Amino acid sequence: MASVHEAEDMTPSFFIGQHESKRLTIISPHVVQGAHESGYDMLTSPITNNHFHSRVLSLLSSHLSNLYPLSYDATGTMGTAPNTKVLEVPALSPDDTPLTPNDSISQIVGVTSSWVDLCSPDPLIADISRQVLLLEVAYAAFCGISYLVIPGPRLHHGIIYSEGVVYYARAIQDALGLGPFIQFHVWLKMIDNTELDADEMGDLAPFAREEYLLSSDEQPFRVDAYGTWDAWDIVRTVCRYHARLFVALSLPRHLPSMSVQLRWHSEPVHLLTIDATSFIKNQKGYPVLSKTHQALISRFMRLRTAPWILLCDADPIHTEEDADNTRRIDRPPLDSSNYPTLAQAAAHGKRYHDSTPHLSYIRNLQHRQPPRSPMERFGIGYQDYLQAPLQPLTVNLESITYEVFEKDPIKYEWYEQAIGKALSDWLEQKKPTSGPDGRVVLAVVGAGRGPLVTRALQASKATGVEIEAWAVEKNPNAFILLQRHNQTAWGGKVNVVKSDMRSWKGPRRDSSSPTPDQAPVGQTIGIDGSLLCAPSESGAREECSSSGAVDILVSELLGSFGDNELSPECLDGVTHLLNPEHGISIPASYSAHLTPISAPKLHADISAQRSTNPAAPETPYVVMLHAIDYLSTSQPTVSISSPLHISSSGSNNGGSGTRSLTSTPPLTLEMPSPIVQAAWSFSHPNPNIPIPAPGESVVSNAHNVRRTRLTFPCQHHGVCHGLGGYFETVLYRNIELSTNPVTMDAKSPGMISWFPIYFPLKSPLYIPDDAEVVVSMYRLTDDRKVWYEWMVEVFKLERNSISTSTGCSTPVMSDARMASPGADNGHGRAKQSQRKIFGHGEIRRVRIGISEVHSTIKDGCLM
Ligand SMILES: C[S@@+](CC[C@H](N)C(=O)[O-])C[C@H]1O[C@@H](n2cnc3c(N)ncnc32)[C@H](O)[C@@H]1O
Repeated sequence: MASVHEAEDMTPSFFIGQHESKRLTIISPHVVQGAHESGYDMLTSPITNNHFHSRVLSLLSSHLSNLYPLSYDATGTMGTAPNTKVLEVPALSPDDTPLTPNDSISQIVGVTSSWVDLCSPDPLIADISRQVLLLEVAYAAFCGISYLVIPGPRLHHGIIYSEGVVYYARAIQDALGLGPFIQFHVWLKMIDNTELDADEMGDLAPFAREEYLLSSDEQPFRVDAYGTWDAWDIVRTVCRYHARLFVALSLPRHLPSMSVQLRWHSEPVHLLTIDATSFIKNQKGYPVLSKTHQALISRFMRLRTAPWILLCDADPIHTEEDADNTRRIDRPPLDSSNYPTLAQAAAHGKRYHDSTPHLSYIRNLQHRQPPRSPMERFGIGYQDYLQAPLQPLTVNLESITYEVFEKDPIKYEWYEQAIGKALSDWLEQKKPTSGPDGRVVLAVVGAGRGPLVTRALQASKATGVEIEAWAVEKNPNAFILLQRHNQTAWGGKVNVVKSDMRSWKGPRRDSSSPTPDQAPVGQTIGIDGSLLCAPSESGAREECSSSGAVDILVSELLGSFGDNELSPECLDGVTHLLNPEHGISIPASYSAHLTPISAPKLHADISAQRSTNPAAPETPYVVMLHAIDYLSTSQPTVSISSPLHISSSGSNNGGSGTRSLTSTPPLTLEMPSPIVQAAWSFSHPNPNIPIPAPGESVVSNAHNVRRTRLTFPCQHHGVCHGLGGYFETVLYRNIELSTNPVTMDAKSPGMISWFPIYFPLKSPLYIPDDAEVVVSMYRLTDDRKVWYEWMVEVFKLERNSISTSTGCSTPVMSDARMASPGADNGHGRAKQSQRKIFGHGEIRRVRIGISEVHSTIKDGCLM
């Protein structure tokens, strides 16, 4: 975590490189030094040069002139020998490459040749391209290059579209094996737009033989907003989400829709490339980026692994001769020991006029990035970092874990308000108390280190309603601290009990025992075992004649999915102590919420763990979801005021979205809002707790079983890697906490205690356009433990002829139910759209994918 602390207070720093598509300069250490002096952090270099290119072209032409005409063989296939007679590209010669291993190699990003066509329908061209790529990768690996950029697959060959991407993917898979220390970046445009593609002189693609191309009068022109993402999806799927495979994303002059931008935001983009042509000129004639570009860069720079920026064909760097002159005048010869660090090189600054205005602009943008918000500082290092959920019931928490909870600026404040309101209501409604002296009896169960006890005392003071305070905690170590707080901070006013709340007898009413006011300050009156109820022989809970009732029961036993730390089971065990007529539980209720997400990075991390931990893909993880894309969204309606705002508010409360992180100038961006639905809920006190049957030692927990089946409309195609899980809780009346991205900013903005939970899928599921994702989820129990099961189905929705076109901006819905019965999921808008679409005609639902049933039964939470 060292790097986390270092980075904590900084604004995001940009690592900027320079790329020239027709670079002729050999990138020597002096050229790299010149680039540093200009303010660049790295440079690209081609792996091979024009000499090599010409050699391959002449080889190809002579090979093609010697080939037999193509013919179909006996089985009707084409493209097998002798039609694809092998052409072997000979090994590189010294004249073929500008690269030499040297001290500056670590500052160089290698770029493989863009003139190849790995996707060519002509097997000869595809094979030569593959050989060229692998020769280049092998030599780059030999030279010690750590970062390679590989131009993305060519998607169009006349009217053939995207057919060869699998060949491209297969070649990348081979390349990953050849360069085991290289990070590979597939260089992709944000969208597929044939208008922006042009053949360059010497490209291999036009050499594809006509026999392999389909002739047609059709116009091949097309714009596909997700076309390049689709290609990426194929590549990374074939390469099994390889940990060294990344995206280099080229930003066009006009950015695509926010949905497309957010899709790329969820992918492992490690390079953002910006061509000089993507800049516009400001009034003074300086190159600048549009506001939407600025916003996109800001969002990316907030990622855990912020991408580097590559300025392409923008500002030239010093040439070799310039650098030589510099060396002759005032520089010692360079070797690895006196090579400047990046910081030194950058600090040296520029001596002349601004010869790098694009770079200066990006540096300026860097300095204008707002500092990290408290929320960001807290979350730094945790973004997309998988953690096993806590099990505070079976494992005793460490003090440091409590300390992290206690840093939350909202949770305790809201609890204090809820307790204050409950106390005021008690007074106002003149309800009888359970305290023998008329005080309201308030117990914090699961008190931890006592922050809620402190808040309860403050609420009592603020409202003037006196309380008899009890703190019950089963963690023996936290109990020590509770006793100390009672001595030092609470003036001995609190009755501190070390007990599992489920076996606590309740406030002691034995006249012979001291009341807290009689006890010496700091004395703990509830520590002895006599206060614990043991089940009687009959199995029924023993009557605790010396115990009183509790008026207000305060607890915080919630996990990231609400009930996953067994709050229902724990509170069931203490509910019998609650004042039967007027008793209040804070929280009064909580609900679990879900949405399907695309989370390629999490999928890759979990897949990597699979060999050592087979249970990894069936474990729900606590994770600060960041590089994810919501697959089910309501379409843009919301104007937001921050470029870092990742998701926006839902319809039901008017709140803003999940990650409102900065205070940069207002921008009107249209953000899709995730559709997050309630799976189930629990209320306390629960009137349905069964009475143990005579002679039964185990009380049935069947009333805490839950089951749901939720339908999520998905407008755009994508890949579902798992489910994002959240909770909402009503503490008291209108005081609520929420981690649901749709409601969190309205209900408890800035709350940091809980990250979402992630339920992974073992195998990702492809979702087509206009589809429905149906999630079935269970909370199950065998009366000893609780576990979850989940599965996902994908349906393609097909309209009949009388349906409207697909151009609508509202997700299509079948007649499938959106929410489990009784769950107020707050998605009236989505339901409305369902009805609206239905008015237009029949929709046929075709199941096209189904996941396994995932289960945590082996690692269930012990009750
Ligand atoms: C999430 S922590 C909350 C601690 C504290 N109330 C706070 O808000 O900072 C939950 C606490 O409940 C305690 N706990 C969980 N189950 C319990 C049980 N059945 N009986 C007593 N304490 C329990 C845990 O040891 C832990 O201290």
